[in-house]
Amino acid sequence: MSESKEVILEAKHVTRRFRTTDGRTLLANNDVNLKFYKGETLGLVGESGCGKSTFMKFLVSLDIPSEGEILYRGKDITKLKGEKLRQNRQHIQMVFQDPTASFNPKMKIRDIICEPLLNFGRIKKSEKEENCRRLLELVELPAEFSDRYPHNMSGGQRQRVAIARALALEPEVIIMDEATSALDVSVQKTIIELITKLQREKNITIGFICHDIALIEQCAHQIAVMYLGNVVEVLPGGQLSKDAVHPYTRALMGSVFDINMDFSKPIENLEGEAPSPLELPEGCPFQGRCTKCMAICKKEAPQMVSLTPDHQVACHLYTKNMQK
Ligand SMILES: Nc1ncnc2c1ncn2[C@@H]1O[C@H](COP(=O)(O)OP(=O)(O)OP(=O)(O)O)[C@@H](O)[C@H]1O
Repeated sequence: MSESKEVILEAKHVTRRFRTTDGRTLLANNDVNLKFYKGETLGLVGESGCGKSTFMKFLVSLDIPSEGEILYRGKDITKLKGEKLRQNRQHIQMVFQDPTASFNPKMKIRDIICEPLLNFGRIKKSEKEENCRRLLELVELPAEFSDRYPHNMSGGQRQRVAIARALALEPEVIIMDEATSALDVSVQKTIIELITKLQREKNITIGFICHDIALIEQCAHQIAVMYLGNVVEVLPGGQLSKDAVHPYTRALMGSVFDINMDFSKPIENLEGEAPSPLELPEGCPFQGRCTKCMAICKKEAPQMVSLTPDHQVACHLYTKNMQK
């Protein structure tokens, strides 16, 4: 039950507007409210451009929202500056989709992995080798890799190095932005298994961004579905096909699941592309693609309502407005 779990990180009313070169406003995140629990994975899923990366950047202090708060252990990290901001980075680390882009190709793996430890004065230069070996072992890579360069490794091995580097500071939270998307399905599976194992051992909280709802279902305790900058449904992972109710979540599932479906609830079709976040319609953001669209959906944006303590949905099919 959510009430007994410890909230580590919380987004409260987070909105992000971008000003375009022609002076218009793009609403990339609209009043996002999410809770990350200790030792659990929150999977954030949605189509390309829905605002997932925009949101996750707030959690690792790479950007600040136009409005709203990001609370880490109750403190608003969007207000941190200077040394306090730097110190906070130790607690929330990130693994990107393409580690090659974030690794210096001229650095050996030992230097890449130990850089955060040296930057925060946690180890001496002379302790690099033993720490690198320890962290390589953690991500199930041979100790000899310490002497290699990133280009002498496979994509999956590089992603393990990125995880080792993220783990080096023993963070409480790791944000993984499409961290397995560039990998083959079989490698993807081994990386997910590794993350799950490390999470169990170290009680880490994970934010897992992905456009693949089937993959998220395998590893997330909690799933948040985002559409055009709005979180439209939050529900427990693992029983998605049975529990999901938002027409968008059902449509996303319909596009990837072909087995184990609960056919008692019809799957909607997801046709066309999401409209531009520059031309958001009044009312529900999903109205233009929703097979269940009603008159009210074109007038009023649905509020988030709780179906159970762990399951919230923003859809007029489930709000009191239906009775109007
Ligand atoms: N710095 C920026 N300036 C202007 N618009 C931006 C900026 N960053 C993101 N956007 C816009 O905000 C919207 C959300 O982008 P975001 O990258 O968060 O989506 P995403 O869900 O992570 O997509 P993808 O899965 O393709 O990475 C998009 O329309 C994008 O073009």
